[in-house]
Order: sequence, then C-alpha cells, then structure tokens
Amino acid sequence: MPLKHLREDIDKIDTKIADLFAKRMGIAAQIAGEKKDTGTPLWNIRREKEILSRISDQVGDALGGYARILYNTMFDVSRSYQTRFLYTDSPLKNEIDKAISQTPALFPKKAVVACQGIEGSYSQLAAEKLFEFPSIMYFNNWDSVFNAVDKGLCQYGVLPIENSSYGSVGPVYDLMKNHHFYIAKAFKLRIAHKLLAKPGIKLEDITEIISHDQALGQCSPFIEGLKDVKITSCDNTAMAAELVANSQRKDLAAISSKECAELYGLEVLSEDIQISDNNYTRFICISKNLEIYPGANKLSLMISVPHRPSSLYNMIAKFASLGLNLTKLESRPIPGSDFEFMFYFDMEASLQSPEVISLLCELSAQPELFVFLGNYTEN
Ligand SMILES: C=C(O[C@@H]1C=C(C(=O)O)C=C[C@H]1O)C(=O)O
Repeated sequence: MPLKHLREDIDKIDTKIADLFAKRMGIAAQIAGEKKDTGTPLWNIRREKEILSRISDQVGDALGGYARILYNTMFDVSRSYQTRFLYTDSPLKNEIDKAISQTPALFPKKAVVACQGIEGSYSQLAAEKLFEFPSIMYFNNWDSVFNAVDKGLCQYGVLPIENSSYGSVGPVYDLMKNHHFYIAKAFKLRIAHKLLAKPGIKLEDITEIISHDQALGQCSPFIEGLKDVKITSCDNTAMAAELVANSQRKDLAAISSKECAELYGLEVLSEDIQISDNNYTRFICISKNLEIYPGANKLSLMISVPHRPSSLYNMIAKFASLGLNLTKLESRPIPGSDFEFMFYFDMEASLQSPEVISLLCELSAQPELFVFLGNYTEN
C-alpha cells in the first residue's frame, strides 16, 4: 500500500485513540473525585500492574514491551491529571503558599551565617558575596553547618555542592538526606587555587602538600607534574594554610586561596594551579524554613525512585511533560541498601506555575521518599 494510504489509516486510528484518551482522562478525573471524598490514595500500584499484564497479553510478545512503556506513560499522565482535583489543599501546597506570601521581597543583607572551616575558607568568600554584612560562625564540619541551621543557631548556612571541573561534593549530598533544610539561594564562585608556603621557601623544597580533597582534585594535573611530593588531605583549604603557617617545616605547602596567603602570611609559590581558568564552585545557602523570593527560578528535589524498570525514566518524563529543563541529576547510594540510590534533581522551574505545584503535590503523595528542597534564584 502506498505511504499516503498507510498514513491515512494511522490518522483514522489516532482520531479514535485521541477520543478514547479524552474519555479515559475524564473517567480518571471522576475517580479522583471519589478518591478525594473517601481519602483513597492516588496511586494504586496493584491496579496498574493488573492493567499492564492484561494489555501485554492482549498485544502479544512482540509488542508487549512497547505497550508497557505506553501504558506507564498513560498512568503517569492520568495520575498527574488527577492531582489537579485531589491536592487542592495538600500540606505541601499550603507550605508553599505560606512561604510565597511571607517571604520578603528582598533577600536579607545581614545574617548570622554558618560556614565550615576557619577564616579565609571558600565558604566564607561565598557568604560574603551572598550577604553584604554576614556575621559568620565557623564549624569543623559540614554536618555541624546543617545542625546549626536546623537548631536555629544560625539563620543560614553556606555549603559547597558542586565544582565545574571536579564534580559534586559527595559528602554534602550524603548529608542532605539526614537533615531538614531548604535552599534559599545558590551562588557560583570562581575559584583560583594557589600553592602557598612560608616566605623564602622555593617550589623545589616542597615534599608535602596539604589541602581539601576537592582542591587537590581540581589541581590534579599540577600535582601530578611534581616529583616525589606527598599529598595529604585535610578538612578545609583555609585550615591547610593555617597549618602551614603554624608549622616549623620548610618543605610543607598548602593549596589554598590568595585571601589565605594574605591572612596567614604565606607566599604564593605557584599561581592559578587549578585544571581550568573557568573553575567555579556552586554554593547553596540553606535555611530552616521555606523561603521563596520573587524571581525564584530554580527548583531542587530529593527522590528515591522504586527499584523497577523505567522508574527513573518515568520520573524524568513527568518533568519533561511540563517542559522543565533539568540542570543537574545526581545519584548517591543509600548506605545499607542493596544498591539503591537517592536522586537529586535541579531544574529550571517556578512555583508561580500551578502545574509545577500540582506535580510536587503528586510526587509528595507517592509512596517513595520525596523531599522538596526549595525554589530559589542562582547568581
Ligand atoms: C485511575 C486510577 O488512578 C491511578 C491511575 C490508573 C490508570 O490510569 O489506569 C490506575 C491506578 C492508579 O494508580 C485508579 O485508581 O483507578
């Protein structure tokens, strides 16, 4: 049969499918009404499995896999549509509405801010870009920064989460699932590392370099070019500079910043030793309560998807169906589980859109873990 006739047949079938699809969605809306009245959960995984098994039998082995993908997508859109009728007053929606109405128009200039490390740390530099007059409290580790915000000791906390050359700061992602917090703002800081030592010391004298793992990774080609130098990891780049300043050794250097050279009286042995000139670290500014400032256009979520085929694909399809641009997907193993993962999504999205709020309400009602981490601007 010529192509033209075959396409005419497809058009006729599509007309019927579209008609049936609209009817199916109409019935899904009625089911949503029943669920709302009776408090029945949106998801019914057993019912979906029954339909999948019946449909795959009906179409036969050759088309079974395709039919499953089609029907899983159909269940997704059916559930998304039902959320419009179901979650008109979900706890998450109420929290979002409250945050939008109570957050001031402008991000504060002054605040008590928790940072990891000591004076001169990159987190401090980021905090000083985020706030005009931050009053910074330093903590030994990132866990304590999360705790300081959660306990109300500090209004905000500043944490590095990703570097453009060396990738995610895994330990910060791993801590996210243990703490309650929201992202109020994000910021990219350009990072130029220097090799620092006490005055008068030459590069040839150095036998040991200390710094934070992230800085060591961002400078790996420079380090690999040095012969017989021991590399030692420490908690923070500013702490590394302070350690060198307090040491009597003439063969010790730190990878740290220009600011730390001035602060701790060290000299720069090598300038800009990071992999690339375009080396940026993304910092998040966390808060205890949800704050949504006008113009917020980035949204972050933490989700554990079920251990079954296509579940990550189905999740991404939900974002795609609203035309949301995913800017980051990070997966981290859940310790103690059988290779199960926590997924962290960043996307360009605004809670001014009712469809986005509906999607979040739908995700918060599903059985798997879902945490809304905030809607914020990124500078
Ligand atoms: C329509 C329903 O809601 C959801 C969507 C389904 C569907 O589109 O067929 C099936 C089960 C539920 O997860 C229902 O509960 O029947």
